[in-house]
Amino acid sequence: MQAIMVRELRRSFGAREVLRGIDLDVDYGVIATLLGPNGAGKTTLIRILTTELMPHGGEAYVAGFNVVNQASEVRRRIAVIPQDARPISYMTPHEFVYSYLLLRGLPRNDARKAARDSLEELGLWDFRNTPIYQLSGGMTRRVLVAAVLASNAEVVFLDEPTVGLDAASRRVVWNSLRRYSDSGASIFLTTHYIEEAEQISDIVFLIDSGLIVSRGRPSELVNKLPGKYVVEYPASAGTEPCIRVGSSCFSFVDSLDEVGDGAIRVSPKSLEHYVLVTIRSWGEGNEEG
Ligand SMILES: Nc1ncnc2c1ncn2[C@@H]1O[C@H](COP(=O)(O)OP(=O)(O)OP(=O)(O)O)[C@@H](O)[C@H]1O
Repeated sequence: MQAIMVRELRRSFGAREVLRGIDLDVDYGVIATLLGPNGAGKTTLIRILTTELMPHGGEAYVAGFNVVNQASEVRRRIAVIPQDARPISYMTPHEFVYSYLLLRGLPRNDARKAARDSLEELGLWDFRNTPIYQLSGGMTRRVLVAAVLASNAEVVFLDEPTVGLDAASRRVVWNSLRRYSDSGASIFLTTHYIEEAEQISDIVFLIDSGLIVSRGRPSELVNKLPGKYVVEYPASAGTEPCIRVGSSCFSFVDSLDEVGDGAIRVSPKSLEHYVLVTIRSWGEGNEEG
């Protein structure tokens, strides 16, 4: 059985079809990342998978249960951080995580231990008794991560879990996500940080205008690009062959001897280049694709 199985999933808002037939599978024990430009349909997909929104077509199963007609079974097995979620600000991190676990049905002693372990892991133990409204934005976000990762949910959904976190905090969260998935659970997250997706994902799904346009391990996707290096020129340079991405164009070369005059940047090829070449509208800074 898979942690997540989605077939031909569709959803519209008014006349606009936002999900146009999504297919994806996520195994247990992995971190899966949904990457895509603003408005691609990421949050809509997460809202359907977490039983918050009804699909208009197709099927989705989470932890083996149908998200429409077995929604309560799904809810029992998942933990979610929705986009823009905030913990209750007058509580302390300890009160928030502990009460979240009690609400999920953990016995008191288990909840106390899990809350402590998770707050320690996310670097929040020293602040456990500080009201959340006195914490920084990044620490507040980590309180939410501490709560869901203290749960024993089989599938965890995180809509942009690391927004606003500094580089060190982001790494703390990455390590916690990895530990959680290593225990056999699955993590399904969205992010705008392509470098983050490359670092932490076992599998990446690229979504554009409501369709999955590419999927694979980050290294597999990067290896679909030719050459070893990416040379970036101004779009006006007219260098051939060159793939236009926004105001730049990218040339893929095997050797630095091939770098022509006017190059603005040379770097090893990466997931970012794959994504920009695959979803050109991202490079245009185009919100709605
Ligand atoms: N409740 C709603 N009513 C009407 N339109 C909606 C609603 N929710 C989402 N949409 C539209 O559906 C499209 C996809 O939105 P969604 O939030 O899923 O995108 P996203 O990929 O998560 O974007 P972002 O990266 O900006 O968070 C957008 O055009 C959005 O305006």
